[in-house]
Formats: sequence, structure tokens, C-alpha cells
Amino acid sequence: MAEPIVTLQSIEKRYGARTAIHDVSFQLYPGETVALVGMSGGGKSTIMRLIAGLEKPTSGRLAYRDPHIVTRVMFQNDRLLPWLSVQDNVGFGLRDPAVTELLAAVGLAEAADLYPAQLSGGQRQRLALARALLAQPQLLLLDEPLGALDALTRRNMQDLIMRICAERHLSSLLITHDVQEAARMADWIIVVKDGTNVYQTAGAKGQGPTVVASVGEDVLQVILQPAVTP
Ligand SMILES: Nc1ncnc2c1ncn2[C@@H]1O[C@H](COP(=O)(O)OP(=O)(O)OP(=O)(O)O)[C@@H](O)[C@H]1O
Repeated sequence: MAEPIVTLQSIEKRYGARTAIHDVSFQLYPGETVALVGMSGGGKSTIMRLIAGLEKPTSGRLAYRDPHIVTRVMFQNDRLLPWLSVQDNVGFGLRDPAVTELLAAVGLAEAADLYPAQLSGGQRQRLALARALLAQPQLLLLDEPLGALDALTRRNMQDLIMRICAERHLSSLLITHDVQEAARMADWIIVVKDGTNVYQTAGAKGQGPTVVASVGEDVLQVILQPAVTP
């Protein structure tokens, strides 16, 4: 089996007297998508910030297969720069074939000279995705990036992210409040509760319209319904 690209072992993060997370242990493998689900305040964003290297754990072991790993984060707020065109939001003035190729990959080739204010919510998130991909990250961190989109646009974005991750053999860590989204996009779903990972289940990546997921107290079930109901 391939070596994990990120390993978390008994991770704890305290802010002063407050323990945000404790006993968090899991691994992320190359090309896999792991979703973190759970109640607000459970510790999902803290886990993501630690993996992104934005903060250091108080204790425990956080190890990367490649110490020079490139990670990129996509947030719900797309953080686009309104005074830059679509292509400059990706390349910051760089006129590189990679920028053109990325815009084509996310379906924004025709919109290269528009400005963020001229884009729909879905287009803005596609642009944020292209920008995240320019640095050729090995790990994409998705912090509830699709939360503000309508259902159809959201589903199309899920498909786009899954396709791009598969094509580039990218690993991703997804925070979502939508259990069905987690089930649809992830190989593994981790339930985070009271600052620790309490349960892990297999997802059903790519099994779009047929996934049904439900969360019990701590337990999450992913059920694949038959594509055609007799
Ligand atoms: N910088 C900080 N200082 C103090 N406490 C913090 C800090 N960041 C997070 N916490 C605390 O850590 C706990 C976990 O927060 P975190 O944001 O990781 O949860 P979450 O599961 O991502 O929540 P949500 O779904 O609402 O985004 C919370 O109790 C929060 O108040």
C-alpha cells in the first residue's frame, strides 16, 4: 500500500486553557479524498489549519511524506481580487500556458478577461479552484467551498473537483456540513465530535445520484441505493 502523504497521530491543539482538538489520528493517502463532517465547533477547521501548516500542534505527530509538500486551501469565501481579471486572479499577471490551460479545465476559457463581479457564484468558485491549482499542489484543502452555491451548481462543482482530483491524482481533505456531499465526494468520511475523530466510514466517491447518507449520534452510514427503483 502507498505511503500516506499526511499522517496525524494523537494530535492535540490548545489555545490557552481551551482544548480545540485532542487525540486526532488519521492518514491521508495519495489520490484519496477524505471528508470531515460533524457539528459546528467540533474541531474540523482546526485540523485543516494544522495540516495546511498555518498553525502548529500543541502535541502529537503531524508528518508529511514529502517535507516540501505543496498544499492549497479553497474557502467558502472565494477570496478573489476584484480589481484583477479572471486570468490575473489565477496567474497574477503571468501570461503562461498553464493559466490558459487551467481556465479551460474549469470551463472559464471564454471568461479570461472578465472581472470577478461579472461572474456567477459557481464561476467564482471555479476560478478559485483554478487559482488553487496553479501551484500544482499535492493536497487540496477544501473548507466548505461549495456551501453558498445552489443545489445544481453545487453538484456540478462536486463533479468538477472530483474529475480534476482524479486526473491529477490529487489528494483532498474536504470539510462539509452536507453529509451527502461527503458521501458523494469522499473515499473516507471522518466524523469529528468534541475535538476528536470519533468514527470513520467508507464513502462512495463518484456514486452521485444514488448515495444516501445519514448521521446518527456518532455513527454515519452511507447507503448506495439502486440506480433504478423498480
Ligand atoms: N484561535 C482560536 N482561539 C481559541 N479557540 C479556538 C480558536 N480556534 C478554534 N477555537 C476553538 O476550537 C474549537 C474547534 O473549532 P473549529 O473552528 O475547529 O470547529 P469546526 O468544527 O471547524 O466548526 P465550524 O463547523 O463551525 O467551522 C471551538 O471550540 C473553537 O471555539
